Order: sequence, then structure tokens, then C-alpha cells
Amino acid sequence: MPKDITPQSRPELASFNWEDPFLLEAQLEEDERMIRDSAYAYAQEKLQPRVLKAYETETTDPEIFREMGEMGLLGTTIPEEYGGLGGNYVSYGLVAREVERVDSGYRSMMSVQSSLVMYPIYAYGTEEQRQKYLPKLASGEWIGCFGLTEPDAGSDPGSMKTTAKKTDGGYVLNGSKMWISNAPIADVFVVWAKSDAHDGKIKGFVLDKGTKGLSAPKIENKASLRASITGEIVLDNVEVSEEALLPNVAGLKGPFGCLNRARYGIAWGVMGAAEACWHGARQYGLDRKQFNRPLAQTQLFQLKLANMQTEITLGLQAALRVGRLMDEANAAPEMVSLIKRNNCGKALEIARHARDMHGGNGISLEFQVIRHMVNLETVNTYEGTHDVHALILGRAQTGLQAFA
Ligand SMILES: Cc1cc2nc3c(=O)[nH]c(=O)nc-3n(C[C@H](O)[C@H](O)[C@H](O)COP(=O)(O)OP(=O)(O)OC[C@H]3O[C@@H](n4cnc5c(N)ncnc54)[C@H](O)[C@@H]3O)c2cc1C
Repeated sequence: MPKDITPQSRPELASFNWEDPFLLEAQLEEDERMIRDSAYAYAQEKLQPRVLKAYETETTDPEIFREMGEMGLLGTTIPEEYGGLGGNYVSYGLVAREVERVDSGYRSMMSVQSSLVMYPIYAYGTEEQRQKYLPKLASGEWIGCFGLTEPDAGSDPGSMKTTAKKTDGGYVLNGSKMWISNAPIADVFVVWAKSDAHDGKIKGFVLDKGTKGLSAPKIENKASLRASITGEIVLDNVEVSEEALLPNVAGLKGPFGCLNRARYGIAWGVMGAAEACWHGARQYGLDRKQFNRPLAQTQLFQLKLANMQTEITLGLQAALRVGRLMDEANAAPEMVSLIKRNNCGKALEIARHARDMHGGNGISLEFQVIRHMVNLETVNTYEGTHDVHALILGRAQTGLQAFA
């Protein structure tokens, strides 16, 4: 052997694991794997058997929140003293991936509860608000929703019309919110409104179900995310006391602080849905014969499988990297935009290909892929659309704001 070639400069190559090409599994800590395994078991044993019926009948079983709470899947990153799991952001992402492997709707229910309701109460609330709400939200006894979007304010939440006017000892809220996950079955409503007592800045309020003037009608006939209930929130002279205000944040920073955490979880979650489509398409191609050979033995089929494997591997690795940076407090919101946008777009493309690879069977709900496909249309749109995240990334590299 020439002197300059040592075993280190010419390492042996390992065998390839097609399901986990970059050995993501080996990059996880033991406690992260444990949380992931229990999420996987719950999702496969309890959610998978009921998703088809829930989707067909467009019904959401509130019991799922209780079950998730019992499994420790709500408030993964919230400290244990408030009923959370006290886990890290990588664990949160792993849970999202397992739940969304079954259905994006179930992951949406969970993300809203954890990142959009528990997180703001924890981060922006008073100690009394934390004590009152977090343990019951963590156990799933209470269901939460997050009202930011309005009929005329979606991608541009700064143009919201909902107002909070100061009264003696509290506020009166007026306005309406649109497309709010969990709202019709919610016990706790985190609502964002422009407050005259805070120079017209956006402030968060926590409202309880049953408050006079507060209602949440269901939005019927969704073609996507049918296992996750969605509604409006109508605020008709809703009077609340000072205790309803989340005092520790003002402006869009409040809702965006929550959204960044939820978007990070989505970047993991959609990879779970994409994996389900990839594995389904692979199996279908192995089982189904045309022209006297398995579909999986054709070049075009294999090209599509290779593309799916590549994008999922890269997407998961990117999500893990951002998760580690979040856990070190070194993640920027733009990183989250990058992975939310890329992973949603890629997952949607993978689901569309998987649907096509299933041929006619691909349009049957029995084969799952079309459900994932139409669900991912929503996930690509909510929590910042694919294009709006491009504008965030464009602004970061040009210094030029292209939104308006
Ligand atoms: C099933 C479901 C559940 C949801 N759950 C919640 C929830 O729990 N809480 C909540 O607050 N919201 C929720 N949403 C709302 C969601 O976040 C919004 O739908 C989303 O932010 C987009 O807003 P919009 O629908 O008003 O679309 P618009 O903002 O009107 O966008 C329409 C199109 O225009 C594009 N566009 C917008 N602005 C620009 C621009 N400046 N330049 C170029 N293109 C632009 C968008 O990319 C998009 O393609 C949910 C939505 C759905 C469908």
C-alpha cells in the first residue's frame, strides 16, 4: 500500500438502509427515540384504525385530545410543572412526524394545542394563567384554538379588524376569525385583537368557552383536512376582565412567536405524511404487475421512488438540524420558513406522484394516498403559504420587502 493511503483516508463503505439513507435514527438520543416510539405506537394503534371513518364523515372525536394527553403528546416542550413533557424540540418534531404519518388533520389538532395555545399561555401569560390553563390543556381535558386569521386578513394578519376596547376592569372584543382549527369544540380560545389601550397594537387574549357573545360555528364541507374540525370565531361584544389579557407580548411578534414553533413541527410532520405515501407507492409497485412484471421493475417507477427517497431524506435531515438549533436557542425564523416551505412543497409533490403511481386505486380512500394529498394542500397553505415563505426568504437575502 502506498504510504499516503491509510485506512482513514480510504474508509470502508457501509451497507445502505433504503428506509433511512442518512441514518437519522442514529442521530437521535435515547429519550427522543422513546418519545417517538410511543407516538408511533399510539398513532398506529389508535389513530390509524379510525381515520378513514373520521375523514369520510368529516367528524372529529374530542376524545383524541384526552388520549394524546395521556400519552404525553400535548405540550411536549412545556415544563413538567405545568403538566407538559419537558422535552426538547427534536422530540416535538418526531411526535409530529408520527401523528402526521396517519393524517395531517390529527397533527393539526395536536400542533394547535401545543404550539398555538399552550405555548403563548406559557410564554406570554401570567403565572395565574399558566396554572389555570396549562395542566388541563396538557391532559387534553380542555381543547384549545388559536384565532389569528380573519375573512379579510390571511397572509397579512397586520390588517386584522378585530378590536379590543378598554372598559372599566377589562376589555370588550369585537370581530370575527376564519378557518380556525379546533374552534367549534374548543374550551379555550387564544384570540388576537388590536387593542386601543396598547396604541392599537395586536394583543393576545385567552377566552373561555361560554363567555357571552363568543361563538364558533363549524365550517362544513371541507375537501381537505376533514378529520380536523375547523370553524369561525365570532366575537360580538365579548366582555372579558383584565385577567384575559396575555400581558407579556405586543404586536405581531406574539402570534409569530407561536407560529414559528408550529411551523417547525409542520416541517417534520409533512415528512411523516410523505413517508406514508412513499412506502405505500413502493409496496403498490412491488405488488402490482403490468406487462408481466411488477410496476416497481420499471424505470419510471423507480425514478419516482428515488426522488421521493431523496427529498424525504434531505427534508428530515434539515428538520433535525433546525430542531437541534432550536434546542440550542440558535434557530432563526427564516430557517423555519425554509424548512416549512420546502418540506410542505416536497411532501405535496410526493403525495401527488404516489397517487398517480397507484393508478385508479389511487383515487380510493382505502389506499390513503389521496387523503394525504388533499390534506397537504391545506398544510402547504396554512401557517404561511408556500409563496409567503418565499417572500420571507427573499427579504432576508435582498433586504427588500416584497409583500406589499
Ligand atoms: C383547514 C385550515 C385550518 C386553519 N387553521 C387556522 C388556525 O387554527 N388559526 C388561524 O389563525 N388560521 C388558520 N388557518 C388559516 C390559514 O393560516 C390561512 O388560510 C393562510 O394564512 C392563508 O391566508 P388566506 O387563506 O387568507 O389566503 P391569502 O392570504 O388571501 O392568499 C391567497 C394566495 O395569495 C398569495 N399571496 C398572499 N399575499 C401575497 C403577496 N404579498 N405576494 C404574492 N402572493 C401573495 C398566497 O400565497 C396564496 O397563494 C387555517 C386554514 C385552513 C385552510
